[in-house]
Amino acid sequence: MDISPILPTAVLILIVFYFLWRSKHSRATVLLRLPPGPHAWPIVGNLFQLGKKPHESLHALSLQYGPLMMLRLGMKTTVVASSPAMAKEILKTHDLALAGRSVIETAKALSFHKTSIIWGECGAQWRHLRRIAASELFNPRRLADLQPLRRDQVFRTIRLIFEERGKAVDIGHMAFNTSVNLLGNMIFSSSLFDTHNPATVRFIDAVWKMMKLGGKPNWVDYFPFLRFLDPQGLCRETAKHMKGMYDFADSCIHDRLAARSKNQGSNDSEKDYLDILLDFISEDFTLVGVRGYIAELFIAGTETTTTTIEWVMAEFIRNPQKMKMVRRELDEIVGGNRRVEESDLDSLHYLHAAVKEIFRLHPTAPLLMPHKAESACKIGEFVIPKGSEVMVNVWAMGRDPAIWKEPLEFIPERFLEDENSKLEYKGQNYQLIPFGSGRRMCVGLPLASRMVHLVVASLLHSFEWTLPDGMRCEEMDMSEEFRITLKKSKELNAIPIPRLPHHIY
Ligand code: HEM
Repeated sequence: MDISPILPTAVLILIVFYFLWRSKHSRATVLLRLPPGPHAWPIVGNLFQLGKKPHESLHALSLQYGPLMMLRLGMKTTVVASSPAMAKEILKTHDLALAGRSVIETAKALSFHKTSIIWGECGAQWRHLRRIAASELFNPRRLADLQPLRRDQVFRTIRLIFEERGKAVDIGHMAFNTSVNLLGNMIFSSSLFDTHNPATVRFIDAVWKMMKLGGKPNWVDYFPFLRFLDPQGLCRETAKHMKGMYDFADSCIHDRLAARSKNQGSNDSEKDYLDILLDFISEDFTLVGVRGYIAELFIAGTETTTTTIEWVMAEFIRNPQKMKMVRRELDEIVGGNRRVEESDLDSLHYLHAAVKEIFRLHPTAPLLMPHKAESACKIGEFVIPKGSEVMVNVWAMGRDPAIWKEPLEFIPERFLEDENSKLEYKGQNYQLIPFGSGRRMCVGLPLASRMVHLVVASLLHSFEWTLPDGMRCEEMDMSEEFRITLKKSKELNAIPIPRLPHHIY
């Protein structure tokens, strides 16, 4: 048999197959292109490039590597988005794939993560817990029912400040106490949340210490094999304070259950959050779930609102012209003979613009909460690998000169003019997403927004604020500290001078 034509044909077929395979393979490689990023060092990867202010370092890196970049932080692969377009890809287009969470080690203290909304996987339990928050705790009707309670607590703060008038107030600390009291009273009602009770004081102290611990970078998160050593002791410390919170919650739950077994129960509009949560008790949502839920509300809701209030006050004190504007509005709408009520808030347009400006300039969670890719997905030409941590640098977006004029200045007016007047922070406008967007968006937004506006309006309406020791406003230190939230690194102390008739206080 003459084989000579077979051999060349076979070789030809092999060559064709090879090129077909190669073209398919190289297409796959193109498909699998990872986002660009800085060179990662062995073992530590890019950890040391994060520095003390990761939001700033990541912003600087994004100017070099683009709005979607990848880093290696110890053993973690992290993808960072730094533009509204990329934020939209992550939080809307690929919302489902990227809505996971990689649980940090301190959140595992006393199994907190197992009953948590923040750390929960996007499964049935997480949906159930979120639904309780959205439809029972933070719905407009419930928030309206609890409005007198918030008013009393805010007014209590104003009275305390009035009694100490002339002395410098640590605004951050005062805002923290106010936020804890507001939440504490909505959850437990004032009968249980008594700040003269040593147990309540211990509880508040535990919340405060948890917040301080939460912001510390933990080596175990980057090198999970160190878990059993807990080299910085952060997990042990967190567990100690978490236990303090749980003990308090447990005793409140116990007392309430006892009271409920005697009474017929309160009518719906009189219920506090504890009552509502107890109404949901089931096989899947036990008393352990309720106490975890309570701890979570404090963890998620106090430091965030506190930080925002402190920044709004700091920017107003530093900008007397803007302070005049907001005062003019308060005097017009509220006047000088009564306190601010929540019903006034809708008419305080300048104040709303100022709070938006703070969310832009000093977002409380500059990188949101890290998400996790539950499955791989493709953004543009890049692939986000399954299991990566995904962050959105909202701080960088808020200071991008391509989006905002004079981005480093505090100019509330920008939200009253032109196109920007339509911008909201409720997750639709990706250049302003301090609460995130999509299925993982902050579930406490309706309450947070009321708390921040009410507290700030009351502080500005009730007092003039001057700086201690003759400090001039331009000398104020406005630097930031990256903790669990983006705090003002130097606390804001200011002296209150009453501006209303004294009988109003
Ligand atoms: C100014 C105040 C607040 C800000 C700026 C804020 C911001 C945020 C952000 C950025 C997230 C993560 C979004 C994401 O992962 O993409 C979040 C989640 C969350 N926030 Fe807030 N928050 C505030 C107040 C509150 C309050 C008052 C509560 C409740 C009392 C609350 C409860 C939660 C919860 C439960 C989550 C987890 C949602 C989930 O993972 O499904 N937040 N918040």
